[in-house]
Amino acid sequence: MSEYQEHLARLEEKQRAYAELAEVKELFASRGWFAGTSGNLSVRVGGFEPGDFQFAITASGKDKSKRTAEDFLLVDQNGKPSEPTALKPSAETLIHCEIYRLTGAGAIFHIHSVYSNVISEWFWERRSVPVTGVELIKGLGIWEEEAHIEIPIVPNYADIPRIVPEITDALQPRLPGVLLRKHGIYAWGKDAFEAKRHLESFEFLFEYVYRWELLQGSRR
Ligand SMILES: CSCCC(=O)C(=O)COP(=O)(O)O
Ligand SMILES: [Zn+2]
Repeated sequence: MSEYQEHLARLEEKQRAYAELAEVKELFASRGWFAGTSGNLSVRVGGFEPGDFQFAITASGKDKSKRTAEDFLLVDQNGKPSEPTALKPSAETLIHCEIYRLTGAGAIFHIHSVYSNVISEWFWERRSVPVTGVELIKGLGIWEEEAHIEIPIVPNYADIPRIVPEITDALQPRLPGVLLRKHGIYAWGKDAFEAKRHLESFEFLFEYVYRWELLQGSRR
């Protein structure tokens, strides 16, 4: 492949990643999952060798319900912009870097929802949200009969680099997500389709657990 052809291929891949992110961003915004500029999304671009990839990520602090020409940028595996830009990558880019490093995911989506926030606090002392036998556990790729999962919860700090080692310690190989206490959910997958399915499944399970806990409480 000539240098020019390589340049065109890279450009095409970047455009594909931006288009995928734009579609998911619009859909999640329509569900109210990006309140107050919260949330961030990324998709891996390029080489799948460890240490040889970039990812497209949402720019920090944007109104994610709006589509503009400045919504995304490319960063390297250390979270630094890989092209000249005035845009700042998400304040939580280092969390994406760590999840890519640990899991080899192709896409990572993060939202703030009321259910994920409330549930993370309700189960904080346990450091995980237990769920058993709910059909949508299959949406996470776990197909056992009466499967039991414990969705990990990590502490939330204003200093993002402090959160990173908490995620390193808490990640479970078979569970494509982690909850940040009173903050939101990170979910990932091999591509944008799978990351979206995982995020939606987690969100369903949080709502289920929230409602179930309320019902149980009203019985006592
Ligand atoms: C206003 S929400 C606080 C920051 C946050 O948690 C978030 O998800 C959005 O930050 P970003 O820099 O990605 O816009
Ligand atoms: Zn956040």
